[in-house]
Amino acid sequence: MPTSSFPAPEPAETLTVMGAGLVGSLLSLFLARRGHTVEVYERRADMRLSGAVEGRSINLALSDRGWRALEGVGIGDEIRQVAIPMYRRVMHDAQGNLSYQPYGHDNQAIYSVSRAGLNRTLLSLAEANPRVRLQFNQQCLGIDTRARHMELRDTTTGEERQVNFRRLFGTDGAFSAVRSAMQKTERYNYSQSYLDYGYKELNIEPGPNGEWLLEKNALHIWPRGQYMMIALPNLDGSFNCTLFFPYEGEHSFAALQTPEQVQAFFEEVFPDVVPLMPELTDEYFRNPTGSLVTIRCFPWAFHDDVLLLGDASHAIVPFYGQGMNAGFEDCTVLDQLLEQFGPDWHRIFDEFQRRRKPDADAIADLAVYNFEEMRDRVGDPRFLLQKKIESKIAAQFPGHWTPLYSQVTFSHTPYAEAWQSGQAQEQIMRRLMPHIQTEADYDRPEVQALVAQEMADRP
Ligand SMILES: Cc1cc2nc3c(=O)[nH]c(=O)nc-3n(C[C@H](O)[C@H](O)[C@H](O)COP(=O)(O)OP(=O)(O)OC[C@H]3O[C@@H](n4cnc5c(N)ncnc54)[C@H](O)[C@@H]3O)c2cc1C
Ligand SMILES: NC(=O)C1=CN([C@@H]2O[C@H](COP(=O)(O)OP(=O)(O)OC[C@H]3O[C@@H](n4cnc5c(N)ncnc54)[C@H](OP(=O)(O)O)[C@@H]3O)[C@@H](O)[C@H]2O)C=CC1
Ligand SMILES: Nc1ccccc1C(=O)C[C@H](N)C(=O)O
Repeated sequence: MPTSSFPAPEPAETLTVMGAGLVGSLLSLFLARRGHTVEVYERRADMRLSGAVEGRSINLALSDRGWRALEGVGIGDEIRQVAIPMYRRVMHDAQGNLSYQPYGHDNQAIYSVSRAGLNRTLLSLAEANPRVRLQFNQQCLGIDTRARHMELRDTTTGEERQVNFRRLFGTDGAFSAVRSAMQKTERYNYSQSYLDYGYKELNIEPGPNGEWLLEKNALHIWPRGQYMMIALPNLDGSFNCTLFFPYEGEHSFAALQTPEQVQAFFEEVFPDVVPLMPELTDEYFRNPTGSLVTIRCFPWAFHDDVLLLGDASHAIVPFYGQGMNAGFEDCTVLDQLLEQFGPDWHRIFDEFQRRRKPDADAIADLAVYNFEEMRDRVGDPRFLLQKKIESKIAAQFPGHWTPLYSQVTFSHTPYAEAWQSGQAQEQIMRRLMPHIQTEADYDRPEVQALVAQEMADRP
């Protein structure tokens, strides 16, 4: 339900949001809808103006948690118009053969959306709200948590100034300046862990009439054991590909130093896609190699003065397609707490971090787990058989078995709960699968007896 119908809180305050990325711009809308005045500062230029620099990762997978938050500010339908449903994984092997794995039931999909398009829409909606004031080209250099002021630098003039805040929301992403200041507070826990992999974005061109040259409504995967490439569709018929590749080693960024080496390598390991990438070697050397990091920290709140949300508090590797979705879910949860405890900010901040931290840790682990699944296991026919058997179990025991992927992607079950139940289900699958060689085996009486036994033993 849109929150606009809720009464304004007593008393309405002036709140500060640092970072107008995906989470910050959405958060400002939630806060304004509760009657607060919101001052938003963003380091980059206004991305809606032509010539503004855009970040990496051109499109993103949006799923149920993200949709719920967008619906919370009334823009679910608008975004649906420009979102492409992806109903299944399509795996491409090294000979160009395809195999398939549906994400869920027939009508369940994850949606490919343009990162910049979504961010622009959220910014325009925020700007249209008289309670929100957006200020671009404003880089946070640091904050004084005790004195409650921040140092801002105008990136167009280089001018620096000090600005006071009463309550600050840090939504300035994985390399957050607000979090850096929190790290200097007493007994602050922080860890960052980089993968030995980086990522490189590449493009598949549209066909001559703007048609999609690979199946449109799917997420494409080229699983190659230790590395992989993926592709998500865009509205103009193109796909954005991301190569996830080791930094060092036999097959690695370090090993591919010349256009000839890149061309030869792609022709050998991704032969079906090379003809669709006429700019391959140019893009490979022009586009940056991004690093992949998991960041954990706690607390996320400093008294009732500062709160971190989104990647600033929980940056995760992208392999589940859940980073933005988790950040959007942060907004939904905060909004629920505002409804429940407003205007007791101390309680709101504290409940928020206590509720969200276990879920942020779980999705961080799940994201690493899904990398192995995508780069390796999806290429194994036994894995695909296991997934089919699992959906048969789910259909036979509705309400008693939901595949882990569905819990994460198509439900609002807290991530920590989903991860726990997913691990328990995986143990059962490991016991069942040695008895199953084909899909038809599932109906054999002895297999059905084992399944019944396992289900009876479940708590
Ligand atoms: C390759 C890749 C693919 C991904 N795919 C998906 C996906 O499919 N689905 C999904 O859900 N998630 C995905 N993610 C994760 C997703 O991009 C992030 O979780 C999401 O962008 C987090 O939003 P945020 O608003 O917290 O941070 P950001 O989007 O980074 O926004 C932070 C904002 O703060 C601004 N800022 C930074 N520092 C300062 C400063 N000092 N002062 C002022 N402003 C500042 C930045 O300019 C930016 O606008 C992917 C990530 C990567 C790297
Ligand atoms: N979890 C992950 O592995 C990753 C997550 N992300 C997230 O994706 C979102 C969008 O990314 P995008 O717009 O492409 O942002 P970028 O990757 O372009 O990063 C934005 C800024 O962050 C700083 N930065 C980037 N990489 C590093 C690094 N390894 N160490 C320190 N600072 C770094 C740089 O600031 P400066 O110019 O000051 O050096 C950069 O300009 C963000 O939420 C980010 O949080 C992005 C990359 C990886
Ligand atoms: N968006 C992504 C970006 C990078 C890596 C994976 C994704 C995914 O969405 C994967 C998808 N959830 C899958 O499990 O097939």
